[in-house]
Amino acid sequence: MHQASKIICRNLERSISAKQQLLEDTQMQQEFSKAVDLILQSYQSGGRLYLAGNGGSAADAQHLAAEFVCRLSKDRASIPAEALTTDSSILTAIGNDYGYDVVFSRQLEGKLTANDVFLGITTSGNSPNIVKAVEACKEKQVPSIIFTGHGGGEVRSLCDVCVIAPGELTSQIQEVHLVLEHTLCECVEAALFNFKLDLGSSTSDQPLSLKRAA
Ligand SMILES: O=C(CO)[C@@H](O)[C@H](O)[C@H](O)[C@H](O)COP(=O)(O)O
Ligand SMILES: [Zn+2]
Repeated sequence: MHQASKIICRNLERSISAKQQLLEDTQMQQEFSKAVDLILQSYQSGGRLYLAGNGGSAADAQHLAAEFVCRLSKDRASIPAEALTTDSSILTAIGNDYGYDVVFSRQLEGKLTANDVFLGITTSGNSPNIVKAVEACKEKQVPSIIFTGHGGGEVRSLCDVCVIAPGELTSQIQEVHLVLEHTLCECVEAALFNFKLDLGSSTSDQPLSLKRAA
């Protein structure tokens, strides 16, 4: 067997295992539902969603913002969302003049208004710029949601809603985050635009894994 075949099988197994753990974790699913509700409330009150993360999670923040602003899979009006990771002039100026730990909080200080909401994505839960972004939200009395891993890290006790993805490795945690991000957009747009959700076989409150076993 080619080395690459072995590695893809190992990685698929790890990814499935992390997702399986979330499938069985009703408490985390409830926490995720709170994140959906907070974002929905913000949009229904005329607010907007700001997102941030580092590395692969910066890409996630941009990916999700694109889906809100453009679309996920159904045609609808644009939903306002902005990733704080895209303007190289702003990022380099803040990083250079004040430090990388405030690249997101400084932007939030200037942008946040009463009905907004923030989603930070950090696999460790310890990235200082995300911690400071959450603190900036607190200052402005704007709710903050964190998608994280590894038990939640430092942000866990600071944010309003903390969705902790299972997984040992950063990459596994990010793969769970991507499912959460697509689901978040699907739930919010369905509620805002009255889309009928295709729930497949997952129509009850019972986790899919338990239904299969029954
Ligand atoms: O995408 C990956 C690894 O899969 C990396 O770029 C990763 O996102 C970076 O190391 C980040 O700096 C990690 O930050 P965080 O998730 O701990 O906040
Ligand atoms: Zn990556």
